[in-house]
Amino acid sequence: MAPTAAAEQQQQLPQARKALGLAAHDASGHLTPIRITRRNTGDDDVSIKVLYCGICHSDLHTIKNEWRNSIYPVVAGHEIAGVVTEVGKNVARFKAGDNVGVGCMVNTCRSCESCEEGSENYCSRVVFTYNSVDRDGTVTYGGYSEMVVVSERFVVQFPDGLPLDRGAPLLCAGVTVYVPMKQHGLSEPGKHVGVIGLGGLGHVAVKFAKAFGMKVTVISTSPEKRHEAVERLGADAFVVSTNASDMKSVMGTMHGIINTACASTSMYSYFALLKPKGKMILVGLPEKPLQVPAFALVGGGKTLAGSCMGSISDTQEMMDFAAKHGVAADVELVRADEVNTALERLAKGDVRYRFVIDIGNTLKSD
Ligand SMILES: NC(=O)C1=CN([C@@H]2O[C@H](COP(=O)(O)OP(=O)(O)OC[C@H]3O[C@@H](n4cnc5c(N)ncnc54)[C@H](OP(=O)(O)O)[C@@H]3O)[C@@H](O)[C@H]2O)C=CC1
Ligand SMILES: O=C/C=C/c1ccc(O)c(O)c1
Ligand SMILES: [Zn+2]
Ligand SMILES: [Zn+2]
Repeated sequence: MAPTAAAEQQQQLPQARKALGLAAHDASGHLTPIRITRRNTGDDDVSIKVLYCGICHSDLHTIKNEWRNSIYPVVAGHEIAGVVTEVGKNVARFKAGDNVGVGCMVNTCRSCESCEEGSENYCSRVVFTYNSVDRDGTVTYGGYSEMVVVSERFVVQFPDGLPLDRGAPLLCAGVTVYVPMKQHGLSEPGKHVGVIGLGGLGHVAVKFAKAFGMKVTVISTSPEKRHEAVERLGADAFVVSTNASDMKSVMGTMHGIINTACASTSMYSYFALLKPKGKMILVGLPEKPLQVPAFALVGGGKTLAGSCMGSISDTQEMMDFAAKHGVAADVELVRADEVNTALERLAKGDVRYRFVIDIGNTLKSD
């Protein structure tokens, strides 16, 4: 079935219920309340009352159509923490009352090589939590809404001890930085990792790196973040990317860099920070292409790699690790009616370090 318009989609779900959400209707970046339709709880489904939802920069890219793929109305949100209200008859892992999380994806083909090997985040038919066409032809709506209905296999348990508001951002930001650090040998004690961009992803990368026992240097465009990066987040060093002497002081010292920048920059000076054979892992998804001079990469035998989200088992592993090691996001909790101000502030880089919408207490119809 082809993607359907919102009104048509609502008529096509015979077993469905209404839920309140917050939607972008165009690229202005402004959200307004919307009534959306959620399917009834299927045999393999978990219905979840959303309590908290983080605001990822990908939400903003999509709300503003910066990736040129937005399907309006967009109900964003893929850092969803909530409580189970109902489960289908085949669901074994969850029951009503469980605290659970949903991240960036809600469906896959379940049969391709990536799905078979447990890398379903790289399924070519992955269905993202919002702004995606699901296998039944409906467009997905995310966690800026009262409730979600998700197939059991895309739901993770919220471990005891991890607060739901500060844990919600881990469901995207957390797993997105945790996985490449593990995969590329950047989780070994004593190694030196750089983190470009001290935002939602970046500040969690610093926390995971410290939990792994690594040396961490933040590479930032914002000198005013220096104090808190070192004193509160535990970074070992902080350099300003536009300050030549700062950059020179850490040149050739890093085994790897996790690049979380949400906007495009010249990569030349960043590659100089890597040791020979060092790895630059891109997770940021700027609207505009990156500039990568060949000499910056080839000379030192350096690697440029990308990484996208994480699998569901990666996500559960990361949540359990976070609970065990006391890793959680630093959040600014906002009311649903403050979401537009939060989006404006995120666009300016004015957030310490993740906005989380208090959906459970504040998303109400007038
Ligand atoms: N690969 C994946 O699976 C995922 C990708 N993403 C993408 O990662 C990116 C970051 O997301 P998120 O952390 O939520 O965003 P934030 O806005 O919270 O943080 C991004 C940070 O990038 C830095 N930055 C901003 N502009 C520039 C610039 N011109 N040059 C260098 N650095 C810059 C800033 O840090 P500072 O002030 O320290 O310079 C800013 O805080 C987004 O593009 C998002 O879409 C997000 C989740 C998953
Ligand atoms: O915030 C997470 C977004 C991940 C993402 C990765 C790739 C892609 O094409 C997207 O639309 C989103
Ligand atoms: Zn995200
Ligand atoms: Zn697949």
